[in-house]
Amino acid sequence: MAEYILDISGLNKRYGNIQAVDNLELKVEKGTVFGLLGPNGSGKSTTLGILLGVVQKDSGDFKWFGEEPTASQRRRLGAILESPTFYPYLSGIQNLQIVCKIKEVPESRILEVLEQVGLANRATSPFKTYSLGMKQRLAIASALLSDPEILILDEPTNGLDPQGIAEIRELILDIAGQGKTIILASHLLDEVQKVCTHFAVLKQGEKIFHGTVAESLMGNEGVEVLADDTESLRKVIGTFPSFIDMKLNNVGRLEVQLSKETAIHEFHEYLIEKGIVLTHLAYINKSLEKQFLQLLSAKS
Ligand SMILES: Nc1ncnc2c1ncn2[C@@H]1O[C@H](COP(=O)(O)OP(=O)(O)OP(=O)(O)O)[C@@H](O)[C@H]1O
Repeated sequence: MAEYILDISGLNKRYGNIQAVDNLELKVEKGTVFGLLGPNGSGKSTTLGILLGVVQKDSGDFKWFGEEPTASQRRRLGAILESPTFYPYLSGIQNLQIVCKIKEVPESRILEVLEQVGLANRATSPFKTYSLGMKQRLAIASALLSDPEILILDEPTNGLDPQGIAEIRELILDIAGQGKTIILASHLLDEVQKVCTHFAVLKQGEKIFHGTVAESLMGNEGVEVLADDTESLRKVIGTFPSFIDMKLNNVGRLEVQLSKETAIHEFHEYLIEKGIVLTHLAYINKSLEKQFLQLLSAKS
């Protein structure tokens, strides 16, 4: 049976006339990378704030490790809610020494966590010389100092360039590989698609979807084709019996939607019979983006 590390029921938070969290029900399984996905203002940060005891809930309950929240339990959680403040002139090590004192964690952990986040070679450089990605990795190192069972991250790749995003993604997967549960809030579908195992979608504080990433990505969205003569290709595709729709994409290929039961080899054979030779044929993989946008518009 699944072991739930977090169980939220009927959680509510209102700011004036804004319902930031609306009767939220959510369970997170141990060992998963859980993405809390939603557009700006959908209540992700407020939810994480409540779960970490820094925002007061109006009503509802949540349990960490199957128990009512307590201060000692919170020590089992490592979190970065907003960019932590580090001292710019102090090195990575010196900054983490301060965190160790505050968290009452032995300093012997420092080199271990710096190694883990790939900052060991810059451990003695002043924080102000770090790139944005390195600063974020130091923040994650800081959250890992107490060796928490759960790591909670709010928009961990915000403001980073593609390389920085990829580094953080690798790091999250690496930490998850060590058996830790990770809960991350994000408005980036790609991020959730690439690192999360499970996700929930929030809209105006309300949960509108909850499921696994693998199931959401199952199947395909159609095929992408290319031939030397695009106009003839278009005409012939339009006569294929299970044709639904097609459009030219940004790289000049035709994206074709066929009815679900269509076998792609039949489609290909049909084109050959009609004298069309394809120079490219590929499945279009499902993305969370399309489904996310459909979910959001369906519930508006
Ligand atoms: N302290 C506050 N006072 C008043 N309104 C607030 C406060 N904090 C959040 N809100 C409002 O509550 C709603 C949810 O905000 P929240 O920051 O939780 O969303 P979010 O999904 O994390 O958004 P973002 O991705 O922009 O951080 C928003 O409408 C926001 O304006």
